[in-house]
Amino acid sequence: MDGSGVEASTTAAWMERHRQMYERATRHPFTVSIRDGTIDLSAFKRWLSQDYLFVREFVAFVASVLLKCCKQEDSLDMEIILGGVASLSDELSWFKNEAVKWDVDLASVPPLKSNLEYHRFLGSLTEPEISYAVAVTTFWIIETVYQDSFGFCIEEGNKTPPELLGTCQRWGSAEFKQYCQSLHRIVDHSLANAPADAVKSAEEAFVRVLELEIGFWEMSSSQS
Ligand SMILES: Cc1ncc(CN)c(N)n1
Repeated sequence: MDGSGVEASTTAAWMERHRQMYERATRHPFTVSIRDGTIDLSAFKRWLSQDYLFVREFVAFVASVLLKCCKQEDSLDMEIILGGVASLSDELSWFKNEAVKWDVDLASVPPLKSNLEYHRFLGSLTEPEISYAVAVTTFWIIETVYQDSFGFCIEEGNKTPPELLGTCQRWGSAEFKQYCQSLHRIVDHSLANAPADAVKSAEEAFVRVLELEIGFWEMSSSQS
């Protein structure tokens, strides 16, 4: 409880408890170098091709979240999550267009180790025994890391190269922020009604996403 007798949300407590790791995921040298204009373009291209492969895996995960949502007694969140699934079609087209622009051949790129690790994690969460609370929490924090990371690249004082502004807008826009806030409300509501073991698993998934996102930026920076 805070001073006003209002119970603080579970996610707010996690953000506090795991602040350092959240900062490492959302202020990583890779995205900070986009913001300060020192980005190594070969690293950017690596990120682009690896993220395309990531998003292809992400589609199946988000579809599984939608399915779980539809099985809830009140499926009021359905339209927000359906919008998320639909937007991934646009996102894949965006990657293909960017790849042409940057002369990256998406067809010849194998997924790197950290990407494969992330795929395995997403795959494990599509299983039917994973609760909706855990799945939707994972979805929210994955989107939020990108929103916060790329949002920072277009905040005041940025020196982001003009050719990278489109990328930063994609996840840093006010619209994407609103979408993440909607997901956040869904998560808080879902966790408030979830049993303690599901809340614990959701926190573990939250931390795991932060680790995997840090690994993804590292991989993009250095090919590890
Ligand atoms: C690795 C990663 N994390 C998050 C996102 C945002 N959907 C993404 N495209 N790629």
